[in-house]
Amino acid sequence: MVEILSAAGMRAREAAAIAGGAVTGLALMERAGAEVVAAIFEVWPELGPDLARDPAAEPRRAAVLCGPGNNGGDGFVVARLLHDLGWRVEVFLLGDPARLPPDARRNHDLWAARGPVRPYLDAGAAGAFALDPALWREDSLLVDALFGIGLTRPLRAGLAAARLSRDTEFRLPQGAPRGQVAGCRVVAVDIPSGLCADTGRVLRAPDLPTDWAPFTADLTVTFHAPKIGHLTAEGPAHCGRLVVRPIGL
Ligand SMILES: NC(=O)C1=CN([C@@H]2O[C@H](COP(=O)(O)OP(=O)(O)OC[C@H]3O[C@@H](n4cnc5c(N)ncnc54)[C@H](O)[C@@H]3O)[C@@H](O)[C@H]2O)[C@H](O)CC1
Ligand SMILES: [K+]
Repeated sequence: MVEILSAAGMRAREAAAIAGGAVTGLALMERAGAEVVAAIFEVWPELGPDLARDPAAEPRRAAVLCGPGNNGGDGFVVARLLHDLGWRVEVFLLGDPARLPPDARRNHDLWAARGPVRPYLDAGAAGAFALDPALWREDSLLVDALFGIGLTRPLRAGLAAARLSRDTEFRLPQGAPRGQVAGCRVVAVDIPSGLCADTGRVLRAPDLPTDWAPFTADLTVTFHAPKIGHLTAEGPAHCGRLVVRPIGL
């Protein structure tokens, strides 16, 4: 029987493992990030680790969108691992690094030793992400690590949310393969950002345009067990292929 968890149920599992001394939060985050990367190469073997590729070939590109919590922390791990495999990675942070939780901050700093952390709000304007489809081939990745199971409040129409909807506006014309944003493949870390992990509903505040939607991911990588929100309401439509990976809980 497949176990399906609520956000609280997942937190309880993580807290029990950490409290019991079996593992640290930082180790869980590292495992989560590593499992996202492993799942990417398992689902898309053609993107296989670049170290084996022709060094003269144009490196593969990834844009990683990190949010203000530990979902963002997972994103920093994914960015570091792809970079260390030879990918050209750009990282955008929604929020203030100084306010990141400790494990996410640690992974922010490990990434920052490898490359810049750019303000997410510049993402849509910087031209380096989504705005110039020519920069993004179908073997490029967009990693959504903005919000995970900790999205507790409806998303407001703050610039950040609007930027997220702008990014979704840059999807290829109708009929393009699912999740194609400016030619790249979308990977959601844990759950597409904006979805409630307990209901599968999009958490929109009244001032957020009703047509705002989370990314339609090509691949969603979640940890330990599927969450209710992956399987209900708007969850399935946004998750794309759902892969559940163990993180040793
Ligand atoms: N040990 C662990 O907990 C592990 C967690 N993993 C990953 O962490 C996330 C859960 O992280 P958490 O910090 O609890 O929450 P999120 O990162 O999902 O986001 C919460 C973050 O966002 C803020 N927030 C909530 N609602 C809103 C809103 N409407 N507008 C703006 N900001 C909002 C909130 O204040 C927090 O700052 C989990 O999904 C995993 O990806 C690891 O994978 C394993 C270890
Ligand atoms: K996410």
